[in-house]
Amino acid sequence: MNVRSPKSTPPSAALRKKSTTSKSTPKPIPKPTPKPPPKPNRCPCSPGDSTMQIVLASGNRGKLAELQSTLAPLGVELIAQGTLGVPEAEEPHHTFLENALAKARHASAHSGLPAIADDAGLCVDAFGGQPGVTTADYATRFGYPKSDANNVRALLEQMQGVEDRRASMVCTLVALRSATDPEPLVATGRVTGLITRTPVGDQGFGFDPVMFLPAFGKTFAELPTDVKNAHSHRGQAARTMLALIRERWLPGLP
Ligand SMILES: O=P(O)(O)OP(=O)(O)OP(=O)(O)OC[C@H]1O[C@@H](n2cnc3c(O)ncnc32)[C@H](O)[C@@H]1O
Ligand SMILES: [Mg+2]
Repeated sequence: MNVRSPKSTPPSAALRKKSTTSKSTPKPIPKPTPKPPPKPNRCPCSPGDSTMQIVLASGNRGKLAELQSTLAPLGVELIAQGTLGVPEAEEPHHTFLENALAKARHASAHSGLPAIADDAGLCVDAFGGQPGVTTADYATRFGYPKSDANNVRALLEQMQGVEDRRASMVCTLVALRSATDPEPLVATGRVTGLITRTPVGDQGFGFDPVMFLPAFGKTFAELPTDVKNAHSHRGQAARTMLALIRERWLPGLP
């Protein structure tokens, strides 16, 4: 292409040449294409996307089912971390809050999405609140492989002869917009019951078959999921979290 330097072609000459060309071959002026209206942005965490995605920082299917059900009214897409290839996080801390924060950060860092994590556990009065944050590995302390059934078996063995059967299930939820979010949303729930002497019921997961709720005269494992959710530690925390997310992350939406 022959490009003339500005020095050799004065601006006036260039303009004249251009106007001559346009007279001989008139070109239609293209109409500007109207831009589509911007999609409503439901969350500052996912600009331009109308459905907010949140990674659920848990590998526990029972928790996922309960949280997905209770948080459904948010209208966000909750994606289990496993489906995004996020590996399990370390849970090295002494409190549910710190472990939930660690899990949420880990999932958000790996996925690039906002995250919700759940750290839960059983706190037995006669054991000074143990096993607490180590509940998931309880069975392994006594030489059993890690599983829900072995956790229940170990607990019942350790509580043989213990008359004070009071215990609480606790749940701490943490939500982060990003791995470095300086303002995590935190919600907790707690329910108190009595540890049975044998497992009863086949619903739920974890310690549900031995968590007896005097108000119902049943264990959690005898209650349908919606009834458990309406009264459980996780259900309480999830409803509080739902309100927090609406207020802080989705302001102005119904
Ligand atoms: O850490 P993630 O991946 O979320 O899954 P996890 O099963 O390891 O969960 P936690 O670390 O919070 O450990 C909680 C333990 O308490 C049990 N648990 C949690 N919620 C429960 C519930 O609603 N009913 C009965 N047991 C529960 C659960 O089975 C675990 O053994
Ligand atoms: Mg865990």
